[in-house]
Amino acid sequence: MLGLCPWLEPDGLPRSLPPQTTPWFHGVSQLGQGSDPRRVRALHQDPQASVDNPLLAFSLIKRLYSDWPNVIYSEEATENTQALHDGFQEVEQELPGAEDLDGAARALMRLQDVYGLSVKGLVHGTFQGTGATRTPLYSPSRRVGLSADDCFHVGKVAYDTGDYYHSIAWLEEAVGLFRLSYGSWNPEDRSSLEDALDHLAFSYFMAGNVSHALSLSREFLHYDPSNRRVLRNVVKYKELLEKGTPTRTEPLLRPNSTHLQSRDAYEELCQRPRGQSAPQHHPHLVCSYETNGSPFLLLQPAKKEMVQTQPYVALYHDFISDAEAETIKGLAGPWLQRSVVASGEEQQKAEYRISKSAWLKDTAHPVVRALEQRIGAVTGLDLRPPYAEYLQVVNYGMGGHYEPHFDHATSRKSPLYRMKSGNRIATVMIYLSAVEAGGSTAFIAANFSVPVLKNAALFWWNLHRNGAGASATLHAACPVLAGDKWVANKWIHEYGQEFRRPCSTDPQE
Ligand SMILES: O=C(O)CCC(=O)C(=O)O
Ligand SMILES: [Fe+2]
Repeated sequence: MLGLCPWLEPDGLPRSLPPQTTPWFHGVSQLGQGSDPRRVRALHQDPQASVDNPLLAFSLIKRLYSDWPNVIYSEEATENTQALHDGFQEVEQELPGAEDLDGAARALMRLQDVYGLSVKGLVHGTFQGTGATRTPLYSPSRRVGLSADDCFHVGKVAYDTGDYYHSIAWLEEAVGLFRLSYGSWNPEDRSSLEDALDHLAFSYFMAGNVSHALSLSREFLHYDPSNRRVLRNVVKYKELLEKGTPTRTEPLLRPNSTHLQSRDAYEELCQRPRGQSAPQHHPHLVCSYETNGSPFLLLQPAKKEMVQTQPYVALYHDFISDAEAETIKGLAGPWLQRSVVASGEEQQKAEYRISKSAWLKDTAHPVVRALEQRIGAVTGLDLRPPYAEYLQVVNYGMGGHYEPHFDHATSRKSPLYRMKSGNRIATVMIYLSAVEAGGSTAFIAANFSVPVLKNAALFWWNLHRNGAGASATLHAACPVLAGDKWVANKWIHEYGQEFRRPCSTDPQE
């Protein structure tokens, strides 16, 4: 029979077609002739001609009426969706969760605060300070901005904790961007202009700016006129304004963080440019090669730079090699867990210390053992158990920080005393990585900061010779503005050092 091939079904599909192997994701062009991209492009080349030419018009109408539904409701499409779901389920456990996303939003607000960054600048992908200098603190090689939905999410995290200072700043940006793109649909978005207006209006109301809350609620009703809750709010706001309730127009103050009494000094130190972070030149601040009477340092003396005398802080340049740093990071990697802080007799997670850490014994690898030996040689202190803690490797990600704290215990109940070797007499902290911006170690009470210097080790005494805590050692890890910061801490205890750092009754020493 002319024109009817015996191996074709009436629907035009070959009867003996082999079963399709299901790749993880089919391209649309594999879903049948109707969706061949070249054919589709040809149909649209000249829109006028497509309608004028009856053959093209027919093809177009057919494609829109029956080809697309065929593709969408085809078995392949269902298989694709199934494969997509299965693939997602396989990796879901590894993907960031809600806690990570909220943590990232809080990190952005922390960077905004500590580095005095303009929210508008961040949204446009720049890291511009709002302070006097206005020089960017970081200039990424590729500028990436945030979407309206991104800004909404950050604002919502602040809103949910009653922090209207931040929610207003971020939701203003969300509203602005949503207004610009109104009507264009972005499949990734979970929020809308209405959501942003709704939350921003309420934030303004809570901040005491009733008239702004009213105008935003009216704008909301323009898009969703029958929303009863917002209708009620509008009535309430109008009543308040008619009653002459004063409307506050000045911006809200930043909420107070309970842990930070010296916030301004801390932030100023974090923002200080690299060159200005060290204290003024002082005759006692010198560089020297040190062998410390140790055979380990004879061939390669330590390169010591005195950073400060009160408190005593020294920086040892090139303390470890790149290869050693990589080995230590690699050993710690699989064991990293969210860092904890001492709270009474317990250890717990805290918003003021955001990092991951792991402990490495010197038996873990010859590199760890060699490092401990070097620390012993340079400090002249006894690190044998229980006189020192294991090596703590710390990794700070985006916005990771450790707000001002002492390394030594300030209460007899501290878990640090469980080692029964006294308090932490000294800290040796090694920078295992560089960072692109931020992340300095700030000594708040002593008014100086040390920028991250890869492979260098920072040493300081936490206790005076009489055993009292040195309040001048109050220090912090400034938030990482860009990059990935790694440090290793070695905390050395009082016991075992009696003849190496003899006591004194002079409270200054
Ligand atoms: O990472 C830093 O710069 C400081 C870290 C610190 O102070 C600590 O881990 O106790
Ligand atoms: Fe510390």
